[in-house]
Amino acid sequence: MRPFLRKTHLMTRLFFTHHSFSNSTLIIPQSSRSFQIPLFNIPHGVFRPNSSSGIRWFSSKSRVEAMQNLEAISYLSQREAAEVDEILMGSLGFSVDQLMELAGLSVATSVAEVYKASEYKRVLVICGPGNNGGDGLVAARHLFHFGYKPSICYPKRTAKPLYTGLVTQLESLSVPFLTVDDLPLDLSKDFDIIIDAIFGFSFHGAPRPPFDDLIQRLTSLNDYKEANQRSPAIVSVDIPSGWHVEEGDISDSSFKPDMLVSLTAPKLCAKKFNGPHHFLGGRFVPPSIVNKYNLHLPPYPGTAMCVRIGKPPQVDIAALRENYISPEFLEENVDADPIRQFRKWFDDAVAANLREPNAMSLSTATSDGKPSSRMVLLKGVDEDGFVWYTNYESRKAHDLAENPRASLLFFWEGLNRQVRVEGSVQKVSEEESEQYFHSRPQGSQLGAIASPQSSVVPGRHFLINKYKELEDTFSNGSLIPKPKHWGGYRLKPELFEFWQGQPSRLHDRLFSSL
Ligand SMILES: NC(=O)C1=CN([C@@H]2O[C@H](COP(=O)(O)OP(=O)(O)OC[C@H]3O[C@@H](n4cnc5c(N)ncnc54)[C@H](OP(=O)(O)O)[C@@H]3O)[C@@H](O)[C@H]2O)[C@@H](O)CC1
Ligand SMILES: Cc1cc2nc3c(=O)[nH]c(=O)nc-3n(C[C@H](O)[C@H](O)[C@H](O)COP(=O)(O)O)c2cc1C
Ligand SMILES: Cc1ncc(COP(=O)(O)O)c(C=O)c1O
Ligand SMILES: [K+]
Repeated sequence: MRPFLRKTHLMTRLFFTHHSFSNSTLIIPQSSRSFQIPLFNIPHGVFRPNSSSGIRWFSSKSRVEAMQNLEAISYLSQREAAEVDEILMGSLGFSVDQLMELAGLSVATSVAEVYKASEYKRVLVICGPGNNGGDGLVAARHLFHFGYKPSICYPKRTAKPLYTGLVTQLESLSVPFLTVDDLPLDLSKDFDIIIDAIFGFSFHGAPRPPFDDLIQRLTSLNDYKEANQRSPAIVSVDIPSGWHVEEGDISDSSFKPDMLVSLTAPKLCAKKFNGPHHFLGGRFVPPSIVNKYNLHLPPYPGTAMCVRIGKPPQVDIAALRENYISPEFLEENVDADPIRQFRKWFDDAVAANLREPNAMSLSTATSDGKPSSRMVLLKGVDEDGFVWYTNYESRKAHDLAENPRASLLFFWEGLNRQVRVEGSVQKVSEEESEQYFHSRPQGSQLGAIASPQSSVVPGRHFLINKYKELEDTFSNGSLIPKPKHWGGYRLKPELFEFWQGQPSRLHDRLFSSL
């Protein structure tokens, strides 16, 4: 296998003249050593200058960090967990209600990240007598509002107002409460998810009735898993109930949850958890606790209430699929003017708060038909066509010079929608490019100058150094000139296809050729 080369955004003559990857004696006019960089990151476009610290990653940094920090997690002993509890609710001024609300919300959001309500609707929450059970009651309420259909089994109720209030809230939502006797002995058919909120970190000894029986019913579900038969996913809150809080499933005879949601920080037994989904919740740990217990915890991404920890799940790629459920999209619903129809769907994508709704795949081809695709950002659309900006010496630009036709593809995943647009392409006027170039953030303007798009460069330092030089040059606020080789393209559409996903792959596809 060849080593990775670092390309940027401009295709050099070298590349264009087909001294390409297919040629084993690739001649590159720089030291060959500098090309042995086993990297995948993209030199420009994913970072933005930051006035104080140079480069700031622009992509979802904390999620990436969280994925990379999997090794560094720390675990609490049973005593430490109880101490943290006391400190939070003592000197740090939290109430148990607050912590339980946040813990239960973390559990519900973790469940929703892995098990979609459309497929895993029927949830049984089994609640124990302590705070772990309380977390389960809170999670059930949030899951109801997320579109799940929870039922509760709460055989040993606590008479405190916090718990009676949680029960009343669920009853007001008509969430059914089932007794142990109401539950089938075989839990495999009636539920898609079972949330184990029986015991948390204060569990000790062997489970007493009626929880011993409930834990046994969960354990029986292992047989279905071993036989590869469908059975409910088991989600344990903080501790898999019946497991020793520090040693795990000592007798190796209890159930093995599919998902564990550790709260505050994982307890020692979580080291023995081998299931596919380990999440951390309880986004309330202040620095004083982190420092006192020397906690290494991954950052929560964005505003999330939970973060995946542990190994990434092993997925069966062939089994990954969505069943699209959308309103019908019929001939009578489509606007006769495809550009207006596009605008309508684009507005829907914006209203749905989708990330980068203007990101589109642009496919071009050489004159002898070699296709290539990449993402670009739509920067304008009207009767004249679809506009994007790029480097006129890039690979796509070379393709368009010899074959001025292209296809655009938008995929708005959150709306089950796809739009294809095909047509001929022209450069926009210099004035239009000038105007757009100067509307961009200063960093993007400098980036466009610094980055010889699509060419091979010696390393990231090459781009950073060029960028820094340019930053110095223009630090006095003078106008940054648009490079000659940077500008826009406009695709004049000839064909549109509007696609809306439907169940069983019977999608709606309406197309229009102009
Ligand atoms: N920062 C935090 O700390 C946060 C903590 N939070 C949550 O609190 C959980 C800890 O809650 P917790 O302390 O109330 O204990 P928990 O484990 O639910 O149950 C104790 C009950 O079980 C009983 N019991 C014990 N052993 C038993 C047995 N063998 N067989 C039968 N029963 C047995 C015991 O009865 P006892 O033995 O005392 O008679 C008592 O009634 C924690 O894991 C997390 O989920 C979050 O809400 C917010 C942030
Ligand atoms: C979401 C997204 C948006 C992008 N937008 C643009 C863009 O508007 N213009 C551009 O030149 N490159 C953009 N890029 C980078 C291109 O995908 C590509 O790496 C670059 O243009 C070089 O492509 P080429 O070598 O095929 O010409 C974007 C990348 C992503 C992931
Ligand atoms: C290389 C490159 N050029 C241009 C753009 C479009 O950026 P802007 O919105 O600043 O015009 C992007 C966006 O990702 C990009 O990666
Ligand atoms: K539990």
